[in-house]
Amino acid sequence: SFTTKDVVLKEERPKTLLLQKHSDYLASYGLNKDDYEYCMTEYLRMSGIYWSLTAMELMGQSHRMPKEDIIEFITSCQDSESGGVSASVGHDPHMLYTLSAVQVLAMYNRIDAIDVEGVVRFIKAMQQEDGSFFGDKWGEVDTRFSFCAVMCLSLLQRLDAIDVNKAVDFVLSCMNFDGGFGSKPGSESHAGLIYCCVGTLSICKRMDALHADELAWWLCERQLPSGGLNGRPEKLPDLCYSWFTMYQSTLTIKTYTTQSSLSMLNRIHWVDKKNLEQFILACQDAETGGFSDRPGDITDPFHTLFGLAGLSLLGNPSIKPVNPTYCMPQETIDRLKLEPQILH
Ligand SMILES: COc1ccc(S(=O)(=O)N2Cc3cc(C#N)ccc3N(Cc3cncn3C)C[C@H]2Cc2ccccc2)cc1
Ligand SMILES: [Zn+2]
Repeated sequence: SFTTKDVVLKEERPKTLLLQKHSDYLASYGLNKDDYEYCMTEYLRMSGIYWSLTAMELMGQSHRMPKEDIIEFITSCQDSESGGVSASVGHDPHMLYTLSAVQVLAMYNRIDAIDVEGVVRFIKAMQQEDGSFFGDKWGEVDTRFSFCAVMCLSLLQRLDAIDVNKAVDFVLSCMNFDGGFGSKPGSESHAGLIYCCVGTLSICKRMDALHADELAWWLCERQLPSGGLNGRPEKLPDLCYSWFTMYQSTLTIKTYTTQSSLSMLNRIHWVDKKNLEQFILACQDAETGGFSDRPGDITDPFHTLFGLAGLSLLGNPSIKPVNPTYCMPQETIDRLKLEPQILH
């Protein structure tokens, strides 16, 4: 018989937002340096700082983060020769961590703390003839790195440094018949990569190229009875996919409501916001604080950010507005005068 994999939300699940628990969880994360979790995630330390700081900013708790230590750590991770930034001291520079570093410094309004020309040089050097981007010197191509490149350069007001048209052409060459996107041309559609590709088009102001209806339809089908969203058909729901998928629906829904063409909304059965909100709240851990990928799992900074950002997109008033394209506080994006495009 056909069974849709899903989770069952327990009666005793958290039904309210445990803000203080999350603030305490992130403030103490990474304090005990010999903690197993902390050591195992050294390879993504720079991103962990971005996830934690952004989550704290959204909760209005960023004063609890060690600002000067973080800025000093970032400058010690920039490679003077390539200009790129690594996840931790002594690791290889990579697009993922160069972006995380610039996002953190942008929130702190301390872009001056690094060699901006070096970062621009690193990203420019990663672009290939077909417009795609390597993640680092080992040459892996992935649309995630296209998103890193355009997001990072736009935060530095330096999109002029790359061939934007070729970057867009490569992303569009990864669009599938279902309106979705994969990591390379011909790769299967995946919610996380759709987020990266739609975000790239949003920053490059090329949302006209999207097949919005097929995409909106594919995204709607990601929601399961539990209210959670999955990343691909037949997969279990996962909190971070709520963000990746809802991001597009926010873009789409914004357009429809902006054009006040509510009639268009009737053309698509929309993600049930109430059910989605209860799934996100159920992913909180009332003991440790933080959010996990699914109710009952171990919490981590990555899912904590996307849980809070998702609730912010759903209009939760106790969380600051988040920009869906950059996954950063809207006030930072406003200060930088950035205007990522929404669907038209
Ligand atoms: C489970 O051990 C892991 C596995 C992978 C990674 S990762 O490659 O760095 N990364 C970021 C990530 C960070 C954390 C945290 N803290 C946890 C998970 C997670 N995943 C894995 C995941 C998420 N949902 C379910 N799964 C299994 C996504 C992945 C890829 C990604 C990177 C940046 C932006 C979006 C997506 C880190 C830890
Ligand atoms: Zn996840």
